[in-house]
Amino acid sequence: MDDTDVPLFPEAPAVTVEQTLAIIKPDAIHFADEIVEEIKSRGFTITQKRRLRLSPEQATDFYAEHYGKMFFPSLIAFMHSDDILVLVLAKPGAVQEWREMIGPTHPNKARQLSPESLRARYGTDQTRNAVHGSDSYFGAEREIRFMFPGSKSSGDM
Ligand SMILES: Nc1ncnc2c1ncn2[C@@H]1O[C@H](COP(=O)(O)OP(=O)(O)OP(=O)(O)O)[C@@H](O)[C@H]1O
Repeated sequence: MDDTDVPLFPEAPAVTVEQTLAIIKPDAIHFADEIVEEIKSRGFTITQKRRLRLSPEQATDFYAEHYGKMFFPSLIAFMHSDDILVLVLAKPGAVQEWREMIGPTHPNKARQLSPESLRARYGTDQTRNAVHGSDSYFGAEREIRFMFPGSKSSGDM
């Protein structure tokens, strides 16, 4: 090892930028601008952004893990009912921090446990809950590739 191999800041921890997928759902699409501002104010970088209306087939594929559940037909109808805004958010710990920012699935529970969360403030009921967030690092990779085919994942960054 010669001098050129010595790291300049050997004590600095490795900070890994992580990506997660956020969706502003049809019931909150009219609040998209203010939600995006809040996301930026929390230090997330928005690396990709896309507004679209999901077809029933796309919504079915995206929520395939819930296929067969009682609420599945109303979930698909809801996700197809208007435009959604899809965002890739990047920062260290993005998956967990975005999940904390959106709050529990049911807005009533969110209003009890996490009144500042987005679902507490913008959600209506268990289906119309305003926002989505990937639930894991690998879930985020899958969902980002679904919404942005051909895009780079955190592992590629
Ligand atoms: N019991 C239910 N009744 C009605 N809709 C539901 C129910 N459970 C979940 N949903 C709908 O299906 C979506 C996916 O459910 P999931 O259990 O994955 O919740 P989540 O991970 O908090 O939400 P999301 O995946 O949208 O971030 C929920 O966000 C909600 O819109």
